Amino acid sequence: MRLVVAGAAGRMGRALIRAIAETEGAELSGAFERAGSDAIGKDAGELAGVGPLGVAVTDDPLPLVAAAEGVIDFTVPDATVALSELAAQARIVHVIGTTGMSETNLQRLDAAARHAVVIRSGNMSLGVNLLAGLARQAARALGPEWDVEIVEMHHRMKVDAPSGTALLLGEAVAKGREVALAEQSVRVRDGHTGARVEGTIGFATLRGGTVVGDHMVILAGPGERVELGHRAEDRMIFARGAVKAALWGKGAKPGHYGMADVLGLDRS
Ligand SMILES: NC(=O)C1=CN([C@@H]2O[C@H](COP(=O)(O)OP(=O)(O)OC[C@H]3O[C@@H](n4cnc5c(N)ncnc54)[C@H](OP(=O)(O)O)[C@@H]3O)[C@@H](O)[C@H]2O)C=CC1
Ligand SMILES: O=C(O)C1=N[C@H](C(=O)O)C[C@H](O)C1
Repeated sequence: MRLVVAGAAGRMGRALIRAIAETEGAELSGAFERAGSDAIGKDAGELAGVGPLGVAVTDDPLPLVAAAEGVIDFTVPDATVALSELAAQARIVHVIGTTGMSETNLQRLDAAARHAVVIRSGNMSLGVNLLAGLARQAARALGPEWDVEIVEMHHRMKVDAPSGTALLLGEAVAKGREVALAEQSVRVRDGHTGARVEGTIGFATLRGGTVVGDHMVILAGPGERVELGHRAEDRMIFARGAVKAALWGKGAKPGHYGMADVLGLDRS
């Protein structure tokens, strides 16, 4: 499968180039970056530390997308939305790891998914997608009298909060309780907040150092706590998940999919 990497010089862009290089059936056909990036003109393989691949980084996605079967995109929301329109025109697979999307951004991705195979997830690792299923089951079994708090920690360079994974886990808890996350989430606490409101789903964000990504779902009941967690140790878990998603998407009909579809996990 001919794949293009968006944001090729980023932390995830480089991991994606490595993951494509090691995956049978996947081939790097193009790589691009933001206009003005120092990476323009460099060999994508050298940038990623796998040796020359004969693919120079450019700043124009259009010809790359036109000649590819899929594009893998871990960039920023505005770039992802613009790229989704190109992927829709070319009717190819668009794997999206970018987090921090607004409701308007998501509506534009839904529009693109009428023509492209869009596979989007706040976390492409097997472990987190398994954890989401466990969190959903625990929330369903324990009920709203058990308070749910979702705690995440990431490296100091992360720009969005709560993380895409924390929101994915919040959605899983909300699904288990059959409520809408938007109506129950408490994303910030400061000052005299009053007592906790039953049924709310709280989020806490920590940032520092080089932490790849830690997530904990805490269910706190009377006199006991259940803690379900995941620690990412290497970005390659996300990159390998994204390449797997692209290969899965090659045979799929246009639509907006998630990693549960790719991994064949129970969504009930
Ligand atoms: N779903 C998942 O499993 C995971 C998701 N993520 C998400 O992926 C995203 C990227 O993370 P990370 O790699 O750490 O971030 P980085 O900042 O390291 O990488 C993003 C890259 O995208 C580039 N970029 C910005 N605008 C454009 C554009 N218009 N066209 C092409 N490239 C562009 C940036 O260039 P420049 O720096 O020059 O602006 C940068 O090189 C984040 O939203 C993060 O939360 C991360 C890990 C896993
Ligand atoms: O920005 C990151 O680094 C990560 N972002 C994703 C998120 O927002 O959850 C996934 C992972 O935790 C790393």
